[in-house]
Parts: sequence; C-alpha cells; structure tokens
Amino acid sequence: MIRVAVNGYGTIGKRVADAVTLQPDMELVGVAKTRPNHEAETAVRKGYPLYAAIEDRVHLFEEAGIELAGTVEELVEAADVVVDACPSGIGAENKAMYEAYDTPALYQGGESADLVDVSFNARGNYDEAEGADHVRVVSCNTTGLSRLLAPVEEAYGVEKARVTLVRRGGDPGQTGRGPINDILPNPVTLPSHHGPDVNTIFPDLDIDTLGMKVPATLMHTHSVNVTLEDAPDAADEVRDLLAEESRLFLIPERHDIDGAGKLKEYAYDIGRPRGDLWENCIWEESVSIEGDDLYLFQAIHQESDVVPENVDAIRAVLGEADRGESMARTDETMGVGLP
Ligand SMILES: NC(=O)C1=CN([C@@H]2O[C@H](COP(=O)(O)OP(=O)(O)OC[C@H]3O[C@@H](n4cnc5c(N)ncnc54)[C@H](O)[C@@H]3O)[C@@H](O)[C@H]2O)C=CC1
Ligand SMILES: O=C(OP(=O)(O)O)[C@H](O)COP(=O)(O)O
Repeated sequence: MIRVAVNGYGTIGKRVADAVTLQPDMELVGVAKTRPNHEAETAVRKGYPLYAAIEDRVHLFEEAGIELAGTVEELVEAADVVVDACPSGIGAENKAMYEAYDTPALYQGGESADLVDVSFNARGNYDEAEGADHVRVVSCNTTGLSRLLAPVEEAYGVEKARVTLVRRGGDPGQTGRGPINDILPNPVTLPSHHGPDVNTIFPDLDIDTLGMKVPATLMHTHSVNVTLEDAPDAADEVRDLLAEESRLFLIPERHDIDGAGKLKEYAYDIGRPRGDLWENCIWEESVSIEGDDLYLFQAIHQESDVVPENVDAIRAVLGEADRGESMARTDETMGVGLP
C-alpha cells in the first residue's frame, strides 16, 4: 500500500484525499489543516486522521473540540509521498520540510515550474515523473490543454496551437474574488502562463495562449484553434479520436448543454461528488476542420480536473504502475468517463 499524506485540505486537497481513499493500492495516512473550520470537522467525520499544519495552532483545534493525530511533520514522516495542495507559494515554503523527511512531494499548478524536477500530466508525460522527488501537477487549465493536445499531436502533428482561455474569476467558495462586473484581459500581456506551462509537458509544441477573467465561478472555457501538420478531411475523424480518450467528454448535441451551468447541473444529476467534472467537456458540435485548422470549445472544471492527475502522479513518482494501468485504475475507481 502506498501511504499518502495530503498537506493543505482546501478545494484541491479534499478532493485528492477522497480520491486516494478509493484507490485499492493507496492508504490515506492523514490530512493537514491550518485551522479548525468546517473542512477540518468534515475530515474528522470522514475518518481522516487530522494533523495540524502549524504547530502553534494546535490549541485552536483543542479549543474547538477537534481531535488531532499530530503535527504535519509527523504526517510527512509517516508517508511514502505527500500531496501538497496549499495555496500558491506555500508549497515552495514547504519544500524544505519534505526534503528533511526524504518524502517525495507533489505540488499543484500554482507553484512555479522551477520549484520541481518534473511538471506532470498523466496523458502527456507520465513516465518522466518516476523517481523524481518534486513533481508539479500542472494547473487545471494546463491539464485541460495537455489532455487535448496529446492525442491531436500524436494523430495529426501540431504546427501551431492558439488558445484563448476565458477563466472563472474565483471558485464558488472564494467570496473575496472578482471581477464582479467586468471582463479582464488577464494577463494583459502575452503569453498567459498556460502556454509556457504546456511546454513543460510538451517542450517542442508551438503554442500561444491568451488569458481572460470573467465574473463566473463554475468553470473555465477555452476557445481552441490548432493548425495541424496533417489535417484530416472531416471533423468526424477528430471527434472519434477525442472520444477514445477517457478524460475527454464530448458533449453530445442531444444533451442540450449550452454552458457551464447545465454542465454542472448534469454532474449533480448523475450523482457526481460535489458536482465534479473530472473530464474536459468538449462541445461535439464545435469540433470543426477548416483547411488545416482544428477549432473547438471546451469547458474545464477547475476544482476537479487535476484530481485524477494527482492520483496518477502518486503512482508515477513511485514507479508503482505504468501509465495505462494507473489511468485505468484511477478512472475506474473514481468513475471518470461520462455518457
Ligand atoms: N482551485 C482551483 O481552481 C485550482 C487550484 N489549483 C492549485 O492548487 C493549489 C491549491 O489551491 P486551492 O485548493 O484552490 O486552494 P484553497 O485555498 O482552496 O486550499 C488551500 C488549503 O491549504 C490551507 N493552507 C494554507 N496554508 C497552509 C500551510 N502552511 N500548510 C497547510 N495547509 C495550508 C488553506 O487553509 C486551505 O485549506 C494552488 O497551487 C492552486 O493554484 C490547481 C488547479 C485548480
Ligand atoms: O490553476 C488555475 O487556473 P489557471 O490555470 O488559469 O492559473 C486554477 O483555476 C486556480 O486559479 P486561480 O489562481 O485563479 O485561483
């Protein structure tokens, strides 16, 4: 059994913890939190051993009547691998602690590529993570782009990818985020971090990305244009290619899903935990071929698409399974793949 610790039990961390408990080859050693809020209480209710992320705050948990299993250093020491899901920049601060206990660490997309030995996407570069001490699971948007571009590059070759990312301003729980009533080029200069991040997975891929932020919380939306080296005659061929990928969901026309709102409704209706959509959601009708150019729209559920990737990264780092085995096991246990 792979003993997994999760440090940072927020949007990403709590989802990764739940996914780890579903894996037959993994054991969740515990989760670390900075303060005794509702998420801490829920973790305890789920039976997850809870550790204090900051030693000075142990008394806050005691005062709240929440039982602790120990401090984060004990958690890291007891684990074979730690998933750091702390806010951007805190992962970098934690690196020395992981090194002190010789525990390999997975970081999230908010950390810099320079922090780690390898940036990771399961479909893109699974094998490169084996034996690495510090691995970054790339951001939600970069994960969505990597999953899409991998099969397209393999089948047709990518001459140039151009993507405009219309990004949600904040997650549903992030009440302090904006914009509330605006549409922002973000960043206003090119490229957004997503293109260079895709290049940490596919170094030779020619890609330009432009970012925006809008007053929405549900999902991101990508407008994708890829000039292909060897374009197929018909868009149907591309649809068939994408449909073979378990983490790409081609939204059928019959579903009558016109945006992120209905996508989330669909996720709740089919009983997805937290309404999560782990797959890229690609509008089937949008997949078009114009000459050598492929066009499509996809929506990305920022809170959850990196979760299967974190599970795969755990196995990849420890060399516990090859890409195909790991992705299949993760998909089957979590229920990845939409009808
Ligand atoms: N929310 C999203 O849409 C996505 C986030 N990411 C990345 O995942 C990482 C985490 O983001 P979220 O889960 O959204 O953040 P979050 O704020 O929801 O959760 C972070 C958790 O870490 C805790 N924390 C803060 N300092 C800590 C410390 N020193 N030790 C332990 N825990 C600490 C916070 O209290 C919070 O519970 C970031 O790098 C982010 O860029 C990646 C993909 C999507
Ligand atoms: O990694 C994400 O988005 P990004 O790829 O646009 O940076 C997540 O949605 C977190 O973004 P945030 O930094 O706006 O919270």
